[in-house]
Amino acid sequence: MTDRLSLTTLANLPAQVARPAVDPREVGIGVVHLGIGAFHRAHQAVYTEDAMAAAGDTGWGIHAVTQRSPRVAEQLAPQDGLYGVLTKGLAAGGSPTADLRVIGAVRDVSFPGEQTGAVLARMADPGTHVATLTVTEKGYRRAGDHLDLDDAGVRADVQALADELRTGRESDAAAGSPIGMLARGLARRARRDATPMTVVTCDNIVQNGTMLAGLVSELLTASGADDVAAWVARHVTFPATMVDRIVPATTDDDRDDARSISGVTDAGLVVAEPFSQWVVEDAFAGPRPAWERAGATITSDVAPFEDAKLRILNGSHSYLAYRGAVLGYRTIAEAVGDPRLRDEVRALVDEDVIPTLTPPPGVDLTDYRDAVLGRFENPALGHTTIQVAMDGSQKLPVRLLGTARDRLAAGSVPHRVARAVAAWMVFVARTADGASGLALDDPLAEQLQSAAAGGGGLVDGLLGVAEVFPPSLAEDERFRSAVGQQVAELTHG
Ligand SMILES: NC(=O)c1ccc[n+]([C@@H]2O[C@H](COP(=O)([O-])OP(=O)(O)OC[C@H]3O[C@@H](n4cnc5c(N)ncnc54)[C@H](O)[C@@H]3O)[C@@H](O)[C@H]2O)c1
Ligand SMILES: O=P(O)(O)OC[C@@H](O)[C@@H](O)[C@H](O)[C@H](O)CO
Repeated sequence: MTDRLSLTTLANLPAQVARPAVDPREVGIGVVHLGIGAFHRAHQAVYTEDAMAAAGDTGWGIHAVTQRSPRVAEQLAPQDGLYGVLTKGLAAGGSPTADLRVIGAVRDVSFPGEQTGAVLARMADPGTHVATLTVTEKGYRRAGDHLDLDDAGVRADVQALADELRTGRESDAAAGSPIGMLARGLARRARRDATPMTVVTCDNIVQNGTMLAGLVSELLTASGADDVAAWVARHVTFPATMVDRIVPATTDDDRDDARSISGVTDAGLVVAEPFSQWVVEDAFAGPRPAWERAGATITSDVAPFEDAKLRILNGSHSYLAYRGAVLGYRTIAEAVGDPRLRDEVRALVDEDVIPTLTPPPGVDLTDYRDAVLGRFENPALGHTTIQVAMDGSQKLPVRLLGTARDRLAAGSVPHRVARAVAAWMVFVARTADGASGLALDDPLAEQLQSAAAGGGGLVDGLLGVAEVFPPSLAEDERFRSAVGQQVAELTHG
């Protein structure tokens, strides 16, 4: 039995393990993060730690919040919040590299089920200036472009806030949703010091800042907290962001690899590729970590970066995931290694995606495409097709359907996007077939499977799911027939 990573064992780690860039004991908390999954630990937490080190300002430690389970809190508590980031890459000759670094920026972790009060207090604390989020696409609990006020968790948060207003007493009832936690924290902040705050969503969603501001406002209005909504509109900003680093779910093999380097057990380990990028809109309500000192780009216009990333990288990722999973490829690296799939992805990007994009400053989009495909080839990451395929109902609109809409508006039939949508449909159909071994992990799984198996056929059935396909797209004959043709090719071709 090896020792566990902690502040005590940190000093004894071998020299090749990089220590936290700042002394965790000296770090104060300035950030609340909702949704401490793998990505936050390998991305924003790393930028934040590096920013503290570069600026000599240790006030930006993170109070992180798990969402659906206490697992990450339980993993990090015995480790004093420390965890490793194992960066897996390839050396020039193609041999695998693995660099281990310990991060100390996460100073507290709470599970809302039991510690909502502590999180709300942190959000109201005038020493907290920034909240960040990575709660996945489905975590925003949207119905179309709006907050799903029928969602049970959202309803519980609306009720808790309405009760506070009615009784004048603060409620620490367990938060039912990330938006509810955020809105209730902002309401408490508005009532106390009313210090401005910046809320940065780091999920892969189009115009993510504007989207989040809208959802928070809707929750406040539904609770009757119009005064808080007005305060938020004046004193809280929601910058748009583009986030990029491939961070697969950690496996036991990864934990073994890290243990063989460090000699200690790390239950909170995350694995990532060497590449990392963060573009944040320059729209801060108050103080913030000097993220640009850690390599982030702070800019007035995130949209070109965001569109290019979501449509080229994430669109291609989803394509490889659906096609690859159905063809029996376990990982994205295996799928992109199939010359046929690689050509199909290049055609998707060249023929349909790039014509819809404005290149970000200094970026050549075909170079970007090649760099992305090169990153997908990294065999050491083990990013599974089934993980990327998860939640297609939430991802398609972000990654593929915007491209389809823009191509149709320009008078072109997006055959390549139609093929990607068809690949998803065939994947959904295959998951209903017990023999395929594929499972559908999607918040709309039941609805999708019954639509796919309905009398109208796979294409009409799934195009009829309005939560995924807006009527303007679903009823476009050019798109319908292109998707139908591609489903036929993928099924019988
Ligand atoms: N992993 C990556 O490569 C990567 C890269 C860029 C962006 N992102 C963004 O980060 C998100 C999270 O990725 P991750 O790798 O950390 O995933 P993860 O599964 O490790 O963590 C997801 C987090 O979201 C929470 N969550 C999931 N479903 C929820 C729901 N319905 N309601 C509330 N909370 C919910 C989980 O509890 C967890 O805290 C992605 O969905 C994406 O938007 C990830
Ligand atoms: O994390 P998800 O499930 O939203 O999407 C899976 C991947 O496409 C995604 O995480 C990419 O790895 C990431 O967006 C790269 O920056």
